[in-house]
Amino acid sequence: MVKGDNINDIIDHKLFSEDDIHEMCVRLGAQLTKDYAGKRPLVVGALKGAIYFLTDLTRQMDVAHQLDFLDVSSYGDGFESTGKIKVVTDLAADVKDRDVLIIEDIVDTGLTLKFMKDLIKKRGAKSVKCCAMLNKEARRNVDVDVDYFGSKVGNEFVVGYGLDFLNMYRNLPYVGVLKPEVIQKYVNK
Ligand SMILES: O=P(O)(O)OC[C@H]1O[C@H](OP(=O)(O)OP(=O)(O)O)[C@H](O)[C@@H]1O
Ligand code: HPA
Ligand SMILES: [Mg+2]
Repeated sequence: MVKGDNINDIIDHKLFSEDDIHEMCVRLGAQLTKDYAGKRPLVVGALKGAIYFLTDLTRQMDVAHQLDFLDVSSYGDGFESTGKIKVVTDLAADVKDRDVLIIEDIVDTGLTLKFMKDLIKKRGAKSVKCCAMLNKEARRNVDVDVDYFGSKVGNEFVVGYGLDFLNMYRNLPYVGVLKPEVIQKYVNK
């Protein structure tokens, strides 16, 4: 087996436990329940990273809503944004006149969120907001509002609970920081 294939071996330290994430979902779910009461929002999961957070968060929202997914990618398989965003798989729904709530695992440079918000606004949505699990504010290089978030996070590369490295490790039930040697093993190869 290749070193790094066992997910229990790749984490340097845990940042957010399963309980921490559950608390975020309960708190944000209660807020969204209030703010979206009677609006029947279109909840848009940003594939692929948001899926774990989305399924737990929406189950804490006592609000009738519809669900759709948008796959835009900028990181490819790497861990630095390419800066070039493209739609990999578009929404199925028409967003015109809808209150749209984008769910993200993390907002980092902000490029992905800005791209998605601009696209959805351009298509005539009534409102477009975002709820992200993590907000890596220090890395922001475009001006975009993260309307709701679970926690701020520092400038370190995190994995788990949807967040990937090379499209791996999303299934860790918590969020942690990768061991430097795992990154070294793949970078510049
Ligand atoms: O704020 P940014 O610098 O744009 O980075 C944040 C975005 O990058 C990651 O997605 P990625 O494009 O890697 O695709 P994925 O969700 O499939 O992992 C993450 O899930 C966010 O969507
Ligand atoms: O810290 C991160 N981890 C995983 N994916 C990401 N995409 C942007 N930032 C990150
Ligand atoms: Mg993503």
